[in-house]
Amino acid sequence: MFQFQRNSLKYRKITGVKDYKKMTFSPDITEQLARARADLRMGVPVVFLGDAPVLVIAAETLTPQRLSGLLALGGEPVLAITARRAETLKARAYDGTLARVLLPSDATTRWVQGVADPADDLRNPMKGPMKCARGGDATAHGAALQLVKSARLLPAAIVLDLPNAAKFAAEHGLTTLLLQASLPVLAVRSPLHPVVNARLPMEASEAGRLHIFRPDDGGEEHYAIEVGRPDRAKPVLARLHSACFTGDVMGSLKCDCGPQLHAALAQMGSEGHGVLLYLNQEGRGIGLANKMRAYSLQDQGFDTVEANHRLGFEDDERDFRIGSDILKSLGFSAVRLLTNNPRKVEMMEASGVKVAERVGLKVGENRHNTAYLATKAAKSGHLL
Ligand SMILES: Nc1nc2c(ncn2[C@@H]2O[C@H](COP(=O)(O)OP(=O)(O)OP(=O)(O)O)[C@@H](O)[C@H]2O)c(=O)[nH]1
Ligand SMILES: [Zn+2]
Repeated sequence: MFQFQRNSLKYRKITGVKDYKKMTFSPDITEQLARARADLRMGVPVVFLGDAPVLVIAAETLTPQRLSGLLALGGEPVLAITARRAETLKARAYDGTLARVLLPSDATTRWVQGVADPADDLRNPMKGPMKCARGGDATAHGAALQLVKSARLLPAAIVLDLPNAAKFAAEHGLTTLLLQASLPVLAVRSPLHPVVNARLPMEASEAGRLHIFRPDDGGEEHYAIEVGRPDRAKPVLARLHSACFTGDVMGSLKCDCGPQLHAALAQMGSEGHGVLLYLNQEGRGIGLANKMRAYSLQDQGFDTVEANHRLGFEDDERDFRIGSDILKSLGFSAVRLLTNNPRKVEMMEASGVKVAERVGLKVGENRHNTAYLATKAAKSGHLL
């Protein structure tokens, strides 16, 4: 029960409200964007308001009903895809990092999903020729792509200019977002807050403690497993481990994640202290569904990097600064980093955590992952 004086320091501290008279129950732009992600995942359109308002629908979750409704609105809907996906489709990315493919007037969900999803590229290579929009402002299209990506969907979204967007959104109960307010929020990572920590005796060390960190933007929580009580004044043995459900939990032989996770914990256990960050960046930041799409492409003969590109992603969509934020919040400023990935070292240093030493972590090679590890060395700069 709230017993604090309204506007008292304690009340404001607990609620985060700066001035209760200005307090509002309405969601702020970060919260609205989180709602928009949930809407897009379910196939519900969202609206960007601004000088040139648009309606946005994720390609992956598009239904035939919504597509025919959208085509009935008239105008010139486009399918925004990343330049990576456009490269495979031989579509022209006039806007630098993205292309705006014009939707044919008789477009079907199959057509839209065929452009967005490379699953059938080999069976059905001629998807074009595709006409792409040129000129005009593609800011909303870029924001739409960022939004569907952060919703862990395929990076493709239908965007339609909608002059009467505010009225349309109100009539249909759609989430509206101010484009100019959304851009800076989409461009930064949300701050992480410690939620709780508790003792966790583990096989690798009985002196374990699990810390939970939660972002403000409704995104994934991340974890830190502290082993022993590391001296904050010295570089701590640390591992930034990205979630791999298949490797960590199922013992998949397609990668080296499971053995790396267990070897890192074992080393921390034997040294008596360390910190393992378990970052929920499944599939190098594209989510498990998209990683499985990438696996399916790998079964068609593409390597791990090519598969990501064909899907429209960069090779690695992770932001390791999440790791440095957590380390700093736990009081660490220097690490002995267990990794073979020089990008992790660079990103740590760039975000203010000193890497006193890189400690190699080579375990778990087998006949199923030799080619995968070789590709990471050849194309992503991993050290052998
Ligand atoms: N997209 C994609 N992700 C993959 C694939 N195989 C493994 N992953 C993901 O790659 C990540 C592996 O992360 P890490 O082991 O932390 O990182 P790393 O870049 O290999 O670097 P180090 O292990 O520290 O040397 C996990 O998120 C896995 O889910 C793949 O074929 N495609
Ligand atoms: Zn893995």
